Amino acid sequence: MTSKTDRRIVAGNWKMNTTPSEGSVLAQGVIDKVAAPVGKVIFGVPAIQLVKIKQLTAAAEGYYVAAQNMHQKADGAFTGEMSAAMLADARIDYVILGHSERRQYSGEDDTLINAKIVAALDAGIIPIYCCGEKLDIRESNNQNVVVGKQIEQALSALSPKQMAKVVVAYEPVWAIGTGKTASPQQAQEMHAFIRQMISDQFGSEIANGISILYGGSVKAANAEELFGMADVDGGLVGGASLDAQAFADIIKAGQ
Ligand SMILES: O=C[C@H](O)COP(=O)(O)O
Repeated sequence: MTSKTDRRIVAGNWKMNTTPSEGSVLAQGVIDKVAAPVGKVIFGVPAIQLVKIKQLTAAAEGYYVAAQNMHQKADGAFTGEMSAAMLADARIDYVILGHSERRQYSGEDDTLINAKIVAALDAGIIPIYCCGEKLDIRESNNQNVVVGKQIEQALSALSPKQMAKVVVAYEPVWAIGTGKTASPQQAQEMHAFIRQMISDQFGSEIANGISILYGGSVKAANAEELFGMADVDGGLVGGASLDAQAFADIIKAGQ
């Protein structure tokens, strides 16, 4: 049976921050501070840094690299885009898909995100699927309806074998970059709900093996309590992943 430690992942999403020079210093700084992380640590880096950060992490056990987006088509006239095959050839391990910033600024919806998830899995890249509700939805207590629909549309067409590979990140939009964190209880409730949905659809073995990460103003000060919840397997960290010491402290939280 998969344990909570087996599911542990701390991923940093650098978003559109750090130049290639700064990114290398940041990644190396984290590796130097946490030589043998418990679970997996992922750097989600800007496209231009993928190859370099992959080389830098190659000898560092427990460290992986994620792209922040990817196109759903195999190839073609899509200027500015990057395919799953390109990521696979560069040995990139993960791709963040469905982040709320891509939903907001690039109009991505769960039908498109589903196509991207399937393309990533077909190429051997692990998708980190992001879902989460906006503030008005939380205030009207409709978060389970909205997140449930996101999960259903983006993940339900997958085979159990495909689903077993997916990482889910619950990121309440109202907590992203706002300094407002979901309480450990709010995070736990939603993570348990997501795991139950996956269990209903794909079976309990798959649901118990999947990593469900929390994202939204995770810091060293709140990571231990959040990661200590039964269904919170780690975090997808934005702002605090840009500081080597802060991110190292989050990686070590609760260990
Ligand atoms: O992908 C990461 C999330 O958007 C969280 O960002 P944040 O930690 O800056 O709130």
